[in-house]
Amino acid sequence: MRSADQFTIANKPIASIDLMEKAARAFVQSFLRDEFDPTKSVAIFCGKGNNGGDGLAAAHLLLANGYQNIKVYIINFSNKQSDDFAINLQRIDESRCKKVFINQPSELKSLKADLVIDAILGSGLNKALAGDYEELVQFINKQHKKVYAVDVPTGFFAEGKLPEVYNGIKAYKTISFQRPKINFFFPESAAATEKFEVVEIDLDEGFIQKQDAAFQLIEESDIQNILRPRKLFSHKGTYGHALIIAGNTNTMGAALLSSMACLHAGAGLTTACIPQGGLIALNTTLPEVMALPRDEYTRIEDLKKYQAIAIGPGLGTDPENEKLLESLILSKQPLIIDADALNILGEKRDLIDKLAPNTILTPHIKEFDRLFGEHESWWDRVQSAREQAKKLKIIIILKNQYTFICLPTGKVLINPTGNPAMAQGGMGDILTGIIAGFVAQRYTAEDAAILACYIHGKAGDDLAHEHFVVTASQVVRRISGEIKLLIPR
Ligand SMILES: NC(=O)C1=CN([C@@H]2O[C@H](COP(=O)(O)OP(=O)(O)OC[C@H]3O[C@@H](n4cnc5c(N)ncnc54)[C@H](OP(=O)(O)O)[C@@H]3O)[C@@H](O)[C@H]2O)[C@@H](O)CC1
Ligand SMILES: Nc1ncnc2c1ncn2[C@@H]1O[C@H](COP(=O)(O)OP(=O)(O)O)[C@@H](O)[C@H]1O
Repeated sequence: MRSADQFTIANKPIASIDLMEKAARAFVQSFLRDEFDPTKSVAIFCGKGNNGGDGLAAAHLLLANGYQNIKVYIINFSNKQSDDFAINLQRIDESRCKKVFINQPSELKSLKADLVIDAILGSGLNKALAGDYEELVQFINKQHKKVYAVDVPTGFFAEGKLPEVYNGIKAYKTISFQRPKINFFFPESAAATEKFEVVEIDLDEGFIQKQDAAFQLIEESDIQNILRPRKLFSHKGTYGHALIIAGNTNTMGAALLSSMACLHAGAGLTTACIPQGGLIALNTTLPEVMALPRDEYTRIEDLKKYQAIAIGPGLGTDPENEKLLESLILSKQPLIIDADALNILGEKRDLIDKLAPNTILTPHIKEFDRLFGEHESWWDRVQSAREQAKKLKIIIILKNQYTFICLPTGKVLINPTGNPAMAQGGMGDILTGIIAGFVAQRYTAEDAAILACYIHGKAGDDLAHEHFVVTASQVVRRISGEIKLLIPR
């Protein structure tokens, strides 16, 4: 983003001060959508870099929008200041805005404002907060005001490993410029901001698009570009045969859910490889699904019959399942590996190196750490997932509120859909089934992963508008409808 900023200034006829004005305008527009009440008092804390410059320009714009009670606190802990900060300071001097210089945090005794805008430090943060800055931030946090952060909450690193204990501003909302900062997608960001919004400031999009960004956010248009309609004169054979190896005595539900998800994602045929004891449950609840009874001697002989093979949901880690997984891996067939099959891999790590290219692993945080070792932070975990996906030429879907799809190329795609109403058992089982459904339809492993994560989360988001919690069964029933809405007409 920083290089995009400089490119825009150098190549478009726009001065950096005008870019700052655009940023402040975009910030204020978003702020006003949430808080349009000019009778409210607003305290704006400004550092002396460009983040502070944005804060000063925002003060100006709020005055212009009728806010009478604005007070700017200039944080004067350093002698350095940016040029654009200086220009905006002069503008503030010439306006009727109240301002005060804070030379030490102890000068602040109380804060009466209704709302706070944090423009102390932004993406220029280059070390953890300490000393006066830390004291100031603690003072602001203790006031328990609703804080809007400009671009990045003060003290929050936009990228790189986040410290275990966060000591920066605790914002209600962060209004960030042009692109979300990568660290917003990690659970650690919850300590820094309850939510974030990205606003356009007209940086040179062409340049940004050309950047070889390691992280990319999946957008609805990507899904529309990938999805294909059902073909005229097609039949069940056109859409592939998926095999779901799942379920055990007490976990038949996992097999049913993933098989049902595979059906609803559009596989032509679905076979569930389940224990004998689950046959009645399968035949009564999912008549469309065929059964391949599993016992301790099961070997899947005719692998080529299946375009997609998923293994793991509710499988159990008994020795016979270990043998089954091992035989599948040694067959060099790309698989979709989830849940207990990942736990088996975590115990028999020598198998990891034998995975066929384009295999898809779908671990949640614990399964991931069992496979690849404990990680202190999400930044480290995602870096390891990237390295492993590249080294093993596989796809790792690291699941969380934002799921990271790590590709063999080293690129990481971030899935923006999904929400906490989906935090319930069975949700991962259906993701596996959806992936298998798309792989069966001959989407590439990469495309199947992207489609499945996005559509799974989107179905959950739509349901969450009306429900406090959404169950895996509800999400499954919504999948086909979501595909229909997303598919180009
Ligand atoms: N890029 C874009 O797209 C656009 C960006 N824009 C805006 O610019 C903002 C970035 O501005 P920026 O580069 O001036 O950095 P900023 O965050 O104001 O701080 C700089 C100062 O902080 C200091 N400092 C650092 N860490 C510290 C610490 N722990 N404790 C104490 N001091 C610390 C550091 O001092 P140093 O350590 O280098 O001496 C430096 O002097 C960005 O967030 C956005 O709001 C928009 O206007 C337009 C489009
Ligand atoms: N807070 C959340 N926001 C978005 N998605 C979520 C959230 N909680 C869970 N999910 C999704 O639900 C699934 C949970 O997977 P997993 O933990 O393997 O579930 P299970 O093993 O119970 O089937 C993942 O796809 C995850 O992204």
